Amino acid sequence: MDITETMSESGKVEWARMIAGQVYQDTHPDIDSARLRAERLFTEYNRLGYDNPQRQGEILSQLLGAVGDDAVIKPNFRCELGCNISIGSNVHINYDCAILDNAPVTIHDNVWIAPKVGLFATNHALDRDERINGACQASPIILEDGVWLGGHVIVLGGVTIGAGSVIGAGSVVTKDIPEHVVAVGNPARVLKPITSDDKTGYLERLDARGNQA
Ligand SMILES: CC(=O)SCCNC(=O)CCNC(=O)[C@H](O)C(C)(C)COP(=O)(O)OP(=O)(O)OC[C@H]1O[C@@H](n2cnc3c(N)ncnc32)[C@H](O)[C@@H]1OP(=O)(O)O
Repeated sequence: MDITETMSESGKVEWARMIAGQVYQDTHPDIDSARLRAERLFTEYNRLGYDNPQRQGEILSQLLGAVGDDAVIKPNFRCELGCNISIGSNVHINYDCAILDNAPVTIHDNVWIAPKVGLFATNHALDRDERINGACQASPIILEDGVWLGGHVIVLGGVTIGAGSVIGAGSVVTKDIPEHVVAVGNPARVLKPITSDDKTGYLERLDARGNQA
């Protein structure tokens, strides 16, 4: 679905500027309507709790730009617009995640997100007068395959976290993180690479019992 189809000409311009990473009017009525659409959908999603997976799946398909069949998103989940979020398969998003997707937010396969994580793609303007009149600017966020974000992590716009990397609880990620490292802190800095020494023998143990529960 193209969410801009029913927008006014000025709404289409502001939406295009938002997606292109230019300063845009976040308070434009058409962007407000898109926000309200998302709020209605995620409010219903969260209210369903765990009792109606079929309806939850329908809502996620309507709300998000793309979502893998087996993605698990626990309530409460909230987002700005929804349609700019793409979620792969075997993705687990734990309680109370908030995604401000004023730019594309791409969550690749096998990403795990702990409780109370924020992915914030957009900034309000620094200038007070521009800010209180709705000026914003957004940049994409990319979580590559197999990333794990610990609890209370915040990822800012413009950041790519490389495949397999782990971000420690409470970190604020302001710049790109390479593949296969542990990064922690505010601002997040690389703590160490993840190597074969980090293997614990877990998979061999499951294999030995035929991978059965
Ligand atoms: C879907 C779900 O995810 S639900 C599960 C939710 N779980 C979490 O959120 C837990 C997240 N885990 C962490 O933050 C862990 O600390 C990890 C994975 C980042 C690192 O674990 P380890 O490799 O065992 O690191 P270790 O405990 O040895 O710490 C190494 C150093 O980093 C520091 N450190 C570890 N984690 C953090 C952190 N989150 N923030 C700041 N510093 C940290 C330690 O204090 C230590 O510093 P020191 O060398 O000065 O003493």
